[in-house]
Amino acid sequence: MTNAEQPLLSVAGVTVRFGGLVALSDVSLEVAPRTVVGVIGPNGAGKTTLFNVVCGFVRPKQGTLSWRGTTLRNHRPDQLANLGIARTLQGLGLFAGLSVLHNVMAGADRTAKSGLAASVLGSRGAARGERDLRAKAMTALATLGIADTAHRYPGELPYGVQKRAALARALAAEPELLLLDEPASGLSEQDMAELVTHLRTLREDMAIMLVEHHVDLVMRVCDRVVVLNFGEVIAEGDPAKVRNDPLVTEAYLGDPARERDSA
Ligand SMILES: Nc1ncnc2c1ncn2[C@@H]1O[C@H](COP(=O)(O)OP(=O)(O)OP(=O)(O)O)[C@@H](O)[C@H]1O
Repeated sequence: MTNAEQPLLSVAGVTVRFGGLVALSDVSLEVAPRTVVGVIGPNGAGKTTLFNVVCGFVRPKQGTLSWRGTTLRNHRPDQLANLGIARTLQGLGLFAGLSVLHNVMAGADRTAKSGLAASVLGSRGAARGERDLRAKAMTALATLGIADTAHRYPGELPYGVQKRAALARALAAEPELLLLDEPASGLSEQDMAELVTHLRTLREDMAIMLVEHHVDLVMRVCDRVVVLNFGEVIAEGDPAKVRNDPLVTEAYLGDPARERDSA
């Protein structure tokens, strides 16, 4: 296998138990560079648990995670940025008292000389670090079409724009892998259509793994789709293959998420 083909992220045989409940059972998946992988499944299927395992919030009982071929042992969420992984969570997590620009700058400091480093470097180094951060943050905002909100405060903006600011904050770290937990939740149809366009653009520069209730969005943007049901992978492949899989149809029958999706 050449380096170009090596997956960035590998999840192999991951099992998670909460007491007697098996939330994930022998789950494996890979995310290759510049591909979008979607994880779907009915309510309680294990999507959030899988996301939390990848982020380091939940430790698997069995199985391994690898990043660029190296096993991750007991990694923590605060180590993701240094690996080149950024994430957005279900909540927005924006600081209400900071402008959108400063919120996004807070996400960019993996790559810039800021904070403690800046104070060690002295004021010229700090100024340069600050300029770098600001430039990265403005680039991320412009990529998502919201550069004009840089000096506004999150609370002044519609939910869809706040959600984009949260995504910009993850992008400002210039990740190789972007992890998105329910990026479409709470978005209008218009916002969702724009999200599809943005994800397709981002895919030119990074890999994306997203966990999402909106099956339609996943089918539109993902190269590969992994379907969980009761903690097990019941289908995997490109969207056309997964869409026509009878096991997937069966798993979704009567699931409220499906009805929300098609509403
Ligand atoms: N911390 C926990 N303690 C106990 N059980 C948990 C915990 N977290 C999740 N579970 C259980 O594990 C199973 C998988 O939950 P998970 O939240 O990962 O599913 P999901 O696919 O994200 O669901 P939803 O679509 O409803 O968000 C569910 O049965 C859930 O009740």
